[in-house]
Amino acid sequence: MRSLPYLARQGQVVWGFGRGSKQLGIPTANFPEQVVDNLPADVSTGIYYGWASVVSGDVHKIVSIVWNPYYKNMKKSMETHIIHTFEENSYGEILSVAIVGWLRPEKNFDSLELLISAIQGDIEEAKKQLDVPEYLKLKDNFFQVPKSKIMNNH
Ligand SMILES: Cc1cc2nc3c(=O)[nH]c(=O)nc-3n(C[C@H](O)[C@H](O)[C@H](O)COP(=O)(O)O)c2cc1C
Ligand SMILES: Nc1ncnc2c1ncn2[C@@H]1O[C@H](COP(=O)(O)OP(=O)(O)O)[C@@H](O)[C@H]1O
Ligand SMILES: [Mg+2]
Repeated sequence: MRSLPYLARQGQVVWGFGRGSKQLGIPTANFPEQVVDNLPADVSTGIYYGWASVVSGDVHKIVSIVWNPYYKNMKKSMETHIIHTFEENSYGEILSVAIVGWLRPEKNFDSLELLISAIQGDIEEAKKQLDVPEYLKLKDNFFQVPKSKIMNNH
């Protein structure tokens, strides 16, 4: 995917079906339609990993799913699980997500247990992939180092 890494900025966290935390024990911050509509065309459905920051808070590793949640619905949606434990919900807050790499296509699972273990596998894989120097540098480029400093380093 030529457009990766892609930084999806200014996504205000919206309410989804409320299943992420209740049924799976894995909450996902759901993005509003405008953010999903602005995704580059070559970001197809599937599971991705990357970095995210809520407002100007700390930067965390993430796994994201881009998918078509309804049968025959061509519209994409995007949800992000932040690999961090938060004290409070972030509904209404601005979440910036840098999508860095692709993990797998989305699949149908025969049970909730199989889905949960697949997502846990995604989380472990994302943690590992993001530890390479190239991706650690992206984290700084997107979220932490002032633009002027990045320019001076080049
Ligand atoms: C990293 C990740 C991968 C996922 N992969 C799949 C998948 O392959 N198939 C699937 O049916 N659901 C998958 N899910 C679960 C759902 O897309 C979604 O998170 C869940 O239904 C919660 O939705 P909600 O935010 O509307 O409550 C995945 C979720 C995450 C966080
Ligand atoms: N680690 C986390 N990653 C993503 N969202 C989190 C996390 N911890 C708490 N949350 C909160 O949980 C909400 C999502 O929970 P979820 O059960 O998926 O509900 P919904 O279906 O409304 O998206 C997010 O909007 C956010 O406010
Ligand atoms: Mg959610």
